Amino acid sequence: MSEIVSIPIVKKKLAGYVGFHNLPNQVHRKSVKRGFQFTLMVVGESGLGKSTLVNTLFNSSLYPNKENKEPTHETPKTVDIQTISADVEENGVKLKLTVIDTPGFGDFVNNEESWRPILENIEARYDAYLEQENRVNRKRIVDTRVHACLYFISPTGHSLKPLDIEFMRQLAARVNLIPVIAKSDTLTEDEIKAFKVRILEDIAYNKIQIYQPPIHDNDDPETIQENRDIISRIPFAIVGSDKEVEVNGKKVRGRKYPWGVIEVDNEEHCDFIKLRQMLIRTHMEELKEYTNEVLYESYRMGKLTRGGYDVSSETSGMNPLSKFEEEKLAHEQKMAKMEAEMKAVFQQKVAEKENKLKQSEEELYARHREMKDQLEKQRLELEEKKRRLEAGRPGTPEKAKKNKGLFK
Ligand SMILES: Nc1nc2c(ncn2[C@@H]2O[C@H](COP(=O)(O)OP(=O)(O)OP(=O)(O)O)[C@@H](O)[C@H]2O)c(=O)[nH]1
Repeated sequence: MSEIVSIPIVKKKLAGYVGFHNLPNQVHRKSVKRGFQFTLMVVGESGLGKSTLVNTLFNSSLYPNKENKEPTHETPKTVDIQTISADVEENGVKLKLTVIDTPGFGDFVNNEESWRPILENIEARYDAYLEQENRVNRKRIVDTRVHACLYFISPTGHSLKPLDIEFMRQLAARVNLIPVIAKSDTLTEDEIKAFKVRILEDIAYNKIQIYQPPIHDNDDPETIQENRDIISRIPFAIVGSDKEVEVNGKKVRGRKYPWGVIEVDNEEHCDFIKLRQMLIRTHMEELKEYTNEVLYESYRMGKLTRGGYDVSSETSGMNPLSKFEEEKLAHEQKMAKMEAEMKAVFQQKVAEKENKLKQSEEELYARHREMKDQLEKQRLELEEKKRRLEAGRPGTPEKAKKNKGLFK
């Protein structure tokens, strides 16, 4: 057996170039080559500008242009979850973007459980990941987990609706929740300020965990300031538009009103830039990491300690070992029951066969007796015949002798 030798760690200064300082870059280059991947979910009532914002964020028509579509609330829509995937590229960096759209909720007469299909969709993606992790071959795990969820708040200017609170409460433990005030161009600057305060109060009061860039003391001051700026804008008041309008002879993305133009890419006009900065430029990897290390991990742990069962099921809280013992016992009982049933059927069949054999035997005996009787009858008849012949013809004694031997 080989002995374990402890080798002291020596700290050395390198005399010349070795090259491993490039390791972070290597990882980076590998990722650049492989491309990045991000899954974004948009949740909110129908017509709040979800598709328009996704188009605006990624500066491409991921959705067919819906700009001319006016929101209608006449026909109630079902929660129909759509997934759109696109490969986008910027300066040679590839991003596989998946957007999950959840149109139409809030349109029902009874909206009580309309968050459920959305939560189930998020959890099904965790389940798919968990299933791949448990496979023997885990080389190519496809990550379809939701990394961020933009929650669109209707620009009422009042406070969160009970349905918003319920939705956010349900989703917050499973996904990085990013609240946004939709169509903020329909509110004045003061209205937005007051609305933001009330929304944050509602979120705090209902203990809803929303995503915020973390502030680490050891980050450089610039990053800390950037993150503070982003946090101060939450919930982001956004304006979406994939149309260009003219401002002072220059084409900009925005929305035109008789009193002026609201520019999408102008920090003075809305928080779109800050949202995009957080989501794409600075915190995409952080959002993915948090999804993997905190949200998914907590889902996974919960699932394993519950033995893969639903929280609401009777077996919840049971540890996997006792669950296994219980299943083993149930299986053994089932086998014993099957064995007893088979034994009973076998015995019944044997009894039937025995009965049949007994019957056949009796029949054979009866036939045997009948044949014996018949033969006896024939013998008696022949004896009688012989006696009569002998009595009627007193012939030669030799002949009589012969005949006597024949019918003995
Ligand atoms: N005023 C204003 N209108 C917007 C904004 N964003 C989108 N719209 C308009 O709102 C309407 C609905 O936008 P969509 O992007 O289709 O909304 P949606 O939430 O995806 O709608 P569903 O797919 O039905 O759920 C369109 O007419 C858009 O032009 C915005 O920021 N401000």
